[in-house]
Amino acid sequence: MSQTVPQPPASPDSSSLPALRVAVLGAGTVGTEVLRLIAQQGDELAHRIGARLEVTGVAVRDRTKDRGEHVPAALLTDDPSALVREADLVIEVMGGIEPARALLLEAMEHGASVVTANKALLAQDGASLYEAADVHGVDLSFEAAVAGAIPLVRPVRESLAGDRIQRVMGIVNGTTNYILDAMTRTSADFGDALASAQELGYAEADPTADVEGHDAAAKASILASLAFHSRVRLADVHCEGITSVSAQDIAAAGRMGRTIKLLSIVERVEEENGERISARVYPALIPDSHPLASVSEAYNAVFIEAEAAGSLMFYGQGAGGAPTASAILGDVVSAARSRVHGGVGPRESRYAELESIPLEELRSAFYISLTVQDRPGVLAEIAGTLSGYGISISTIHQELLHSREEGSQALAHIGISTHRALESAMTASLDMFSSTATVLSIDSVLRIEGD
Ligand SMILES: NC(=O)C1=CN([C@@H]2O[C@H](COP(=O)(O)OP(=O)(O)OC[C@H]3O[C@@H](n4cnc5c(N)ncnc54)[C@H](O)[C@@H]3O)[C@@H](O)[C@H]2O)C=CC1
Ligand SMILES: N[C@@H](CC=O)C(=O)O
Ligand code: NA
Repeated sequence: MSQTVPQPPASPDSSSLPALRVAVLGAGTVGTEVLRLIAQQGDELAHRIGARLEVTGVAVRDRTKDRGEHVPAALLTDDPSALVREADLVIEVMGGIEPARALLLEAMEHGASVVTANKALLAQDGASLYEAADVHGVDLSFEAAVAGAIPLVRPVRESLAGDRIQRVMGIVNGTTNYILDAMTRTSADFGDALASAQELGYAEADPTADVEGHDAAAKASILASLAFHSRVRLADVHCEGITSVSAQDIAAAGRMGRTIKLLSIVERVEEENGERISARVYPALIPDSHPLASVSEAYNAVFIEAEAAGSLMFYGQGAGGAPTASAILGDVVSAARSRVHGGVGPRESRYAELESIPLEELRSAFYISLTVQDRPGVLAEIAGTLSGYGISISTIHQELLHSREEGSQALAHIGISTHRALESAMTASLDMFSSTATVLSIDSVLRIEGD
């Protein structure tokens, strides 16, 4: 018996709708997916917007390279400047600071709204982009710049604009989460895991930005600026990456019932004379039972605490071509609707201008690991140094590395977790350890979060 397979209804023809000229800058991992979605969903998008998205050109470096069926060679150009001057909407997915910045400014000057995924540029010079959008009355949207497909920029910028956000904490870099997850679950080598994240299209063109935490710091600066209605500069974000996280750290975390994740944290710090804000990125040990501990591969997850809303949780694909293109298309539809129906999206809100608190004034719980001489009194000496700076120990794990033999001293490895202490106190203790013969090396210093 033959069965009729139900077919999706054909999208209504949109050819009678007016056209909006769309310029696409860059046709790499994200750009090709943006073009695929526009090609495959063109009619539906047109009806949602009330106008067709007509791609007038795609700026690339190499016009001879084949980029698949959705990037027709006829649209490729190596003159991005001419392209943006004639556009209603510009989608910037080329990355980097220049020429992206100059092209976006030129586009806005000529009346185009812009959609960008470029967190590095927004964190470095969001001010001039916001200013240009304001002066020229166009939209500047960047949902894809933070946590890929996850709607996060819009909730912070718009849905929570009536609330008071206290804290945003989460995993906002897919590449490093992919690497740490592979190192934790399959004992993968750092370099192999990074190569595979690059192959999957998660990493930045220069993956140093991912592994050194700069990408997560750029996202933290964007989130903090939006959440606290201030301009939080990239330089205000304390940034540590994952390059020094070792297999030993991951094993030690496991013994303690914890997982290492690269966290971005932005929060208000209430003080006697008012409040300041803290923005920081570092790898931290979180309890295995914490919801962020089970975020795997290139997924991202973010918690927001707001005064009236309480706790909110956002989860999804934080990197990759199609997920990022989804966020871009959301912005494109929104900016295109503004064109069709009039009006512009939200402007920059930075009336608060809150100051940033230096890291050394914050309090954190720590995990430190040291290679020490194995002799009586060493533990007491280390505990004494820590307590001298007001740091109290929560757990100690000691392991003999090798026993005393002819011509060599006995060495032990000590892993210490502490209660919350001032960052400056930990820095002073570590300086003290560096200057004693008892401690041969400081192997790791990681924060403990999420308890
Ligand atoms: N790949 C991802 O998962 C995500 C990427 N992003 C951001 O999206 C942007 C693009 O990322 P990808 O597509 O992954 O990068 P990609 O390196 O795969 O693609 C960039 C494209 O832009 C072109 N390009 C670069 N400079 C150019 C220039 N001066 N003139 C003409 N073309 C130029 C390159 O040739 C390449 O085709 C970046 O800002 C990145 O930070 C944001 C979220 C996720
Ligand atoms: N390189 C970034 C891409 C998305 O923003 C990441 O790994 O998260
Ligand atoms: Na997003």
